[in-house]
Amino acid sequence: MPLPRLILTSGEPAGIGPELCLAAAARQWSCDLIVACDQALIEQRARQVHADIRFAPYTPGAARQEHVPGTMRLLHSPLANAAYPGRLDASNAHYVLQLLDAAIDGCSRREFDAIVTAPVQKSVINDAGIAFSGHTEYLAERAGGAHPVMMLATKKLRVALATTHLPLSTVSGAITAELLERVLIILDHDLRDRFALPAPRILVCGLNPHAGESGHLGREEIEVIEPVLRRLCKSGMRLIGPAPADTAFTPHMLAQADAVLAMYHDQGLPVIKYADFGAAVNVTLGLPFIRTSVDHGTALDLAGTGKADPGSLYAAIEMAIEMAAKARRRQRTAPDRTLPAR
Ligand SMILES: NC(=O)c1ccc[n+]([C@@H]2O[C@H](COP(=O)([O-])OP(=O)(O)OC[C@H]3O[C@@H](n4cnc5c(N)ncnc54)[C@H](O)[C@@H]3O)[C@@H](O)[C@H]2O)c1
Ligand SMILES: N[C@H](C(=O)O)[C@H](O)COP(=O)(O)O
Repeated sequence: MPLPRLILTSGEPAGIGPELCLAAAARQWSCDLIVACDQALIEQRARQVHADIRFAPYTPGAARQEHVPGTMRLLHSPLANAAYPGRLDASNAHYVLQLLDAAIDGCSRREFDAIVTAPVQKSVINDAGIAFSGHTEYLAERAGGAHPVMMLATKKLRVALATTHLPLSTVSGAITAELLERVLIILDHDLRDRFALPAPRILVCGLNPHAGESGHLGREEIEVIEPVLRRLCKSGMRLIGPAPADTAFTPHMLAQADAVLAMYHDQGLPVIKYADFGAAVNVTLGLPFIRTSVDHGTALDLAGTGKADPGSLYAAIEMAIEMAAKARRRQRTAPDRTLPAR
């Protein structure tokens, strides 16, 4: 079976992404690992953090080769301006998207089997006048309008989100029956398909305190969530809820579920980040390609120090390799979903 080839985007040039890529390059991986970054930037960061890495240019079409620890196959993408650790510069925002575009285009050509992303600074991309709320939404849009589902996963816990990067004031209006049904169908499908769970059990949180307290603390549970769960359970899905979110993550409740669906970002993610920050993987479900990422941000305060913990990036690479290998095995029997042309 051909070796999986991953593209690792190095993210915000002023953040910890480039040095995490260097840490990853130092290790053994059973894949062909290509890093997308500006060459001068990664060489300069290597000097700063004393990383002894040999760089080799990667050109599209090159033969696959197993990653050699201590080397980096580099897909050079030029910065607009020199970047310095901890110093954001909006003129480099297009560069960050350029890295993602190269990764997506490579997936659509089947040159790469998976994308792994180092963190980006969403605010500086917006400061450059580009509407951008996250990789999740950007990748979905570039994948022809796929509906993305964000899930953070550790070995013990999987937390998916019904809504992603939305202001809290808009969350209630966004949770419609149509949205919830779509998210649950994608989550159920990808837990089977990508996580080898033949009959996944999904614990669905309510939106309001105490799941609405029988309608006295909000009616979204009664009017939207419960009818969707009833309908999908009848079609064979194994759904529990809506559960009060404050106790959904207790051991007794988690023992009944393979994944939890939280209604919004800060209902679900603080739990998994509290439990296992630095070891969780952010995986985007519902895309026609594999994408995993870290569970943390750009950590501008640590950039250039070499002190950032690479654990989440390692876990993201491992998960991408497993998923890519599985997808390759499946492709031998059925064609995978394809990306629309750009
Ligand atoms: N995958 C992504 O692209 C991603 C994920 C989360 C946040 N972000 C973005 O990152 C930016 C900064 O976000 P933030 O400040 O809320 O979160 P952050 O994760 O960058 O930092 C929060 C705290 O955690 C520490 N930290 C983060 N990563 C670490 C690591 N690998 N090792 C050790 N300590 C680490 C930081 O030093 C800081 O003290 C924002 O623009 C946010 O949107 C991007
Ligand atoms: N919501 C993610 C987190 O808090 O870890 C993070 O912002 C990354 O999102 P994208 O993968 O969409 O950039």
